[in-house]
Amino acid sequence: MRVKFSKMHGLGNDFVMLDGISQRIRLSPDKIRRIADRYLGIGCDQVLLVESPRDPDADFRYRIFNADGSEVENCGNGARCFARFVRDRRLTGKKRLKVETSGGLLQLKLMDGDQVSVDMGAPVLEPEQIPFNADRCAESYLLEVHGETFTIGAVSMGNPHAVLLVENVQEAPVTQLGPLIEVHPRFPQKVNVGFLQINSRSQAQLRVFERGVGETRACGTGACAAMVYAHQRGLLDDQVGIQLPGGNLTIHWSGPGQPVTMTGPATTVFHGHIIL
Ligand SMILES: N[C@H](CCC[C@H](N)C(=O)O)C(=O)O
Repeated sequence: MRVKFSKMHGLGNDFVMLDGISQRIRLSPDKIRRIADRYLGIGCDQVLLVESPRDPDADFRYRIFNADGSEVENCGNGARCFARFVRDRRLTGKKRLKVETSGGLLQLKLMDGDQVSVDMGAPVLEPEQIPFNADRCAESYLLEVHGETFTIGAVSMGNPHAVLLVENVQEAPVTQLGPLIEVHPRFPQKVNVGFLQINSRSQAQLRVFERGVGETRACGTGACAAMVYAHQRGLLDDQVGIQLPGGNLTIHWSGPGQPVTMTGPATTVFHGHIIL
């Protein structure tokens, strides 16, 4: 099967975008892994498949697959690239879009230049909905990892995130600790792991070891989850700049029950065909 694709990224978190509306596309975990393979395929962190919506309120549905072939609930950087992709492929003329994901309905706004703003919905803090095994809902939790105890936040943005505060994000044990927490038994669906260095009440730096991928250059849902955790602890204001290795996201959240808004770029790199 010969399939058209677009290669895109959000701050270096890179994607293969597939239009499953104009093309008949059948994916499997093996096909996803091959597309994502940086030697045997195109290479990407996630594969994003655009489909017609099931929800009558939505303009589109988009499905998110990590490089390991797993299908997941949400992808912040991917949502911005999705909006740019459907607009550039003339699948819509709208600047405001509602898109259905398995993690819920997102509202997107295409802005001037390469910027896209996404209403990511309200964060979920109830442990069993994250899911995270804990006796009760708390601002932070103690997590034992191979005999060492860490303080973490646990937040879902449709997908699960653990967040650790660090003094120096450049020196954080992302590659050592990230994979251990990713598969920690208290996270029954595994977890994305964020390392957050707070520089002021309106600026922080973040690195993320992503579930199903490894460390990425940026993670949109990770930036939202990290901001929510630090905001809950009274460490960040309602509007912050989160600096990731690939660039900066602006996150806004005014408190429990309110939606998190994320604004950042979406970049198209090239178009092509792949034989699946
Ligand atoms: N690895 C994530 C999905 C992609 C999230 C990230 N790329 C983003 O921009 O939010 C997970 O397994 O939940």
